[in-house]
Amino acid sequence: MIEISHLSKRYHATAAVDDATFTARPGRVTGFLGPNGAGKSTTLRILLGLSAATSGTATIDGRRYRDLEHPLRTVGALLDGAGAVPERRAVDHLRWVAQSNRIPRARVDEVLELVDLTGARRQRVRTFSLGMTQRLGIATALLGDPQVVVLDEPTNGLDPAGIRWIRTLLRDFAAQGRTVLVSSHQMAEMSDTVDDLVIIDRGRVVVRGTLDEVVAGHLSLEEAFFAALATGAAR
Ligand SMILES: Nc1ncnc2c1ncn2[C@@H]1O[C@H](COP(=O)(O)OP(=O)(O)OP(=O)(O)O)[C@@H](O)[C@H]1O
Repeated sequence: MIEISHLSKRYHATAAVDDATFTARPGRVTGFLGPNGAGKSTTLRILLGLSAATSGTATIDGRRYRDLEHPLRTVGALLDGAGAVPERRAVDHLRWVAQSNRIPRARVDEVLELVDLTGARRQRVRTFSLGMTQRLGIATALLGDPQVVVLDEPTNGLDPAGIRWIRTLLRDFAAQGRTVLVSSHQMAEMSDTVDDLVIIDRGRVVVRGTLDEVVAGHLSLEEAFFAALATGAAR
């Protein structure tokens, strides 16, 4: 379970995140939606211990990231790309991450299979397509078999087959009882993927609820999204 409570982050005059409160629950895919610059990445970076909050808390199973005993076994994250050295072979990248986190080497082959990269395991990361790079990033996130998965815009730049693959993967994780938090600004793919939604705009959470609750009274998620932004802006 992910809990964000009264979280704020200021960069000088900018309130990147402003008193945000929401949860992402086990067994559900929670979509974290908002326009460019809304504060999605900032929130996720604080959750993952990469940035400090100005105030409020962001916890995973009740603990801050930096207090987790085995971070990679608790939460798997995909932020910008795979985070791998371009000259490295995919399998070596995964082995290195596994070793530095005391994860058994056999798990590397499992995650390669899971993301359909077994055939490309000896390829250098710099030769990977965008879709393959995303898959490698997801494989890295899954090395520790975490119960909580956080992905920042995983479908950016992917073709329809790649988007569909990620959607199926996220649904499978939720079906296994994992907590999945995924950010995006693409409405159509979100409406096919998520159970719950949090919409953020200019740092403030403007809507949260189940997909049905959020869409109720609107023609589509996109309509609901723009209505939420307009209501939030009027406050
Ligand atoms: N390191 C930083 N220094 C100053 N301002 C920042 C910094 N990081 C983010 N911001 C500002 O905070 C706000 C929120 O940015 P953030 O990247 O969290 O948005 P986002 O919702 O992830 O956007 P996008 O969808 O474009 O990735 C923006 O106004 C951004 O310019």
